[in-house]
This record gives sequence, structure tokens and C-alpha cells, in this order.
Amino acid sequence: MQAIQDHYPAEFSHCYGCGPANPHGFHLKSYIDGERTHARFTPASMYSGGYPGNVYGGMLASLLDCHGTASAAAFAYRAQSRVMGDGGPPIRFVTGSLKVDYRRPTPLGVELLIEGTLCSLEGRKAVIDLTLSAGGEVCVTGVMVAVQFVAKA
Ligand SMILES: CCCCCCCCCC(=O)SCCNC(=O)CCNC(=O)[C@H](O)C(C)(C)COP(=O)(O)OP(=O)(O)OC[C@H]1O[C@@H](n2cnc3c(N)ncnc32)[C@H](O)[C@@H]1OP(=O)(O)O
Repeated sequence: MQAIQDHYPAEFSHCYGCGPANPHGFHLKSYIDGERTHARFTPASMYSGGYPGNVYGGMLASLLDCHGTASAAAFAYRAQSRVMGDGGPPIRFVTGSLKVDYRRPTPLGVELLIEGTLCSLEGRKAVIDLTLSAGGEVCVTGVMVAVQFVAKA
């Protein structure tokens, strides 16, 4: 099954968090399944936060950041009854704002589940609700305003 990011055009594939073409990045892979998107990621031990054995908050925000914009793109394709990679003009979003709430420490060494749901989609603006869970417990929640990217002439 192809990830949302696998459909990014080459010029948009260099994101540190999710760009398939960035050799140093995290290569986050997001998928849409019904009303929800999901991604799984296990941060390496070097991404330790202040609490021993727990994940650095910036890493967690990065995961929400990349999963949120991918989710916005997937939901926008669906709203237009389009399929990613259909040969039409690509729909891509960037992060306008991202609010992150760290609700409990996130353990290192555990696969994390990042999920997204569409709150609203109007014009170029998508609001995405995000959660990040470890072992079935929600550790981080977020709300993203994603804005559809328009190339400047
Ligand atoms: C290119 C694709 C790449 C895909 C790779 C994955 C990306 C991974 C995630 C990222 O890290 S993205 C990088 C971090 N984000 C940025 O660098 C974005 C920098 N900001 C911008 O480029 C512009 O400010 C932005 C495109 C977000 C908006 O500028 P525009 O001039 O194109 O839009 P405009 O100001 O007309 O706003 C359009 C709508 O979005 C709303 N909006 C814009 N910025 C907002 C904001 N910060 N918060 C809330 N809403 C915002 C704005 O109110 C408006 O809503 P309404 O249509 O309802 O009036």
C-alpha cells in the first residue's frame, strides 16, 4: 500500500520529517483509512527528552507536523473525489499553525501511533485533529491549521 507521502511530487519530497527524497530524514509514512489517517514511527534512542527514557517534545511535534499536512492532502483529495497520483494537479498543504499538548511522557523504544481526523475543510484551509499514542495511551494531542500550497508565479 502506497503512503500519502509516496505521491508527493519530486519537488516536494525533501521534507526532513517525511520526504522520501531526504536521505537524512525520518521518512514518516501516513495512510488514510476511512475517516482517519494513521502513521507509525519508533524514534531512535538519540531523540531522548528531558525525562530519562522519554521522547523529546520537538520530535513529537515533528511527527504531528508531517502527519497533519499529509492528512490534509488526503482529505482534500477525497473531498474532490480524486485519487492521489491521478495525474491531475497535485494538492499539497503546509503547516500554518500547530498547537501541541503534551499530556503524558512518551516512552522511547515503543512504536508510536499518530492519527488524524478532519475537523473542517474550507477553501484552502484544513483543520486537522491529531493524536499520538504509545501502547494504547494518548500521550500528545494537537490541532493543525494546514493551508493548501499555491506556487507563487
Ligand atoms: C509544499 C508542500 C510540502 C509538503 C511537505 C510536507 C510538509 C511538512 C510540514 C511542514 O513542515 S510545512 C513547513 C512549515 N510551514 C511553513 O513554512 C508555512 C509558512 N507560511 C506560509 O507559507 C504562508 O503563511 C501560508 C501558506 C501558511 C499562508 O499564506 P497565504 O498567503 O498563502 O494564505 P492566506 O494568508 O491567504 O491564508 C489562507 C487561509 O489560511 C488561513 N491561515 C493562514 N495562515 C494561518 C495560520 N498561521 N493560522 C491559521 N490560519 C491561517 C488564513 O486565515 C486564510 O483562511 P480563510 O481562507 O478562512 O480566510
